[in-house]
This record gives sequence, C-alpha cells and structure tokens, in this order.
Amino acid sequence: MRPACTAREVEVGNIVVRKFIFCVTDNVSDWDKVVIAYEPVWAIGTGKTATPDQAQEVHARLRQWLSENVSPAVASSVRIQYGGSVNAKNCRELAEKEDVDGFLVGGASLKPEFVTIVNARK
Ligand SMILES: O=C(CO)COP(=O)(O)O
Repeated sequence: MRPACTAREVEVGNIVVRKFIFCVTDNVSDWDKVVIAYEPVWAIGTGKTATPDQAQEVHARLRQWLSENVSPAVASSVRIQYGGSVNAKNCRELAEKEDVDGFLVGGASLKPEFVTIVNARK
C-alpha cells in the first residue's frame, strides 16, 4: 500500500509551487525550450508517491496558471513531468492522468523496471 502524504506536506508543496512558477515565468523568453517538473519534496527518494489524483491536481493547476498568465498555447504545449518515487508499480496510473506528460525518475532509473516506466503510456 502506498504511504500517503500528510495535509501539511500538501500545503507546503502548494506554496513552493506558487513561488517557483512566479519566479520562472518572469524569466522565460522561449517556452519551446521549457519542461516543467513537479517533484513534491516529500516524495523524492522516500518511497512516498503522490497519488495520481494529487499529481493531476497540481499539474492541472500549473497548466491553468500558465494559460491565464502566459498564454493558452503555452499552457497546452508545455510538458509537465512528475517526479518522486516513480516506479514500475505506480507509473501506469500516473501516466493515465491528462496533465502528466512524463516523469523524472531517480532511483528506479538504475533498475530494470525503468523499461516499464519508459513504456508507461504504451
Ligand atoms: O529527484 C528525482 C528525479 O530527479 C526523483 O528521485 P526518485 O525517483 O528516486 O524519488
């Protein structure tokens, strides 16, 4: 069973995401060269993964924010990847989410299961 994050962990994540996106969008001149990664701090290397719904919620909010503050075209074309304890068991469910465009994989990239993660959308 997947360990869930606490409400505090989710709240801290949202604040960090907000500060980050304001800082970055002010300094981007070519959005074709940008890939956004959402990596909850509490999920990196911990074995705790955001649920697919949690990841989708943050990714969708990022896309919505980009649509309103940059442009709808950028919002729909920019890749938003999820990172944080992605493995062969959780990658398919995460990949099914509309706004999860790929993964940043740490520990699992060193194991044979990485092939399953690479093919998660197939
Ligand atoms: O930081 C990461 C990739 O950049 C994620 O690492 P893990 O997949 O080991 O949690």
